[in-house]
Amino acid sequence: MCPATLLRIKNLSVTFQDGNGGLEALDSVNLDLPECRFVAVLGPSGSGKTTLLRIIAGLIQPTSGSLQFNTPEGNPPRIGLVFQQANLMPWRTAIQNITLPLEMQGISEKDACERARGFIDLVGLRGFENSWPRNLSGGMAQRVALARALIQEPDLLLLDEPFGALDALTREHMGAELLRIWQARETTVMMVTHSISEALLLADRVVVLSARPGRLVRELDVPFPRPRTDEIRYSPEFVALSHDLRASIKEEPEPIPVARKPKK
Ligand SMILES: Nc1ncnc2c1ncn2[C@@H]1O[C@H](COP(=O)(O)OP(=O)(O)OP(=O)(O)O)[C@@H](O)[C@H]1O
Repeated sequence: MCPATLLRIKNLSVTFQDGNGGLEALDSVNLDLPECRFVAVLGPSGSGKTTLLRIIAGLIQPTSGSLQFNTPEGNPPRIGLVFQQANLMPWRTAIQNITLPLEMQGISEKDACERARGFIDLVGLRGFENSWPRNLSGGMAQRVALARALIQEPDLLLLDEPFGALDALTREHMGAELLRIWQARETTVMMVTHSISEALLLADRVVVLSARPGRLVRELDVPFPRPRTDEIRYSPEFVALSHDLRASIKEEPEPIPVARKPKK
């Protein structure tokens, strides 16, 4: 069952203390994350997309504002994270990387391996369980990272440019794979991407942040029915929405810090 809202973000602002009077990264962001939905976050470089994800993951504290998770019995949310780099442990095989979070929870290696089998199948890694990270392609390493996040049965899966380091064709393929996996798991997903077409192809809702300090400037419910295939990229509606979103993302360069005269 999917209640309406998994996470309500209210008036979220973040200022980093950088020794120059503070750097405002996010300004008064209000956002609802609907449960079981796929939300993509777009915005110019430096608009605070990663900062937003890190706050939701509990890795940093906001300067002001609040986050309210709607989890069963008010339990702390389980959050899975996948970054641009897979960050695998090079001394552990693919399956040992996937089981790591369970082992850290005290689950025996045998039980963890049994649970991992289903996720290995889900992400398409059967036959590569015992491969070392150095022998995996970038796409396969990201599959391991996805399985490692999913095995924790997260309430929310946060993806920060998960395919940004892959070549264009592998990236497209991984996008389709992610759709398949998401549909199979019914997990709530929030994904940061620089790719407008990736956002439109994958997400139910696209949110756009302004140039720094990031403010929410656009929320778009993607109108394309599911299941979606790559073909929708070529439809006039897709092309029109891509142009429309591009106009919302004004790439403004970050202000160059003014050199201050040394005090005498
Ligand atoms: N720990 C930190 N301390 C100081 N400033 C930070 C810190 N983390 C991020 N920033 C600054 O906050 C702003 C937002 O950064 P963030 O990485 O969230 O943007 P982004 O939209 O994800 O950028 P990109 O698309 O380039 O990855 C940037 O100006 C960045 O330099």
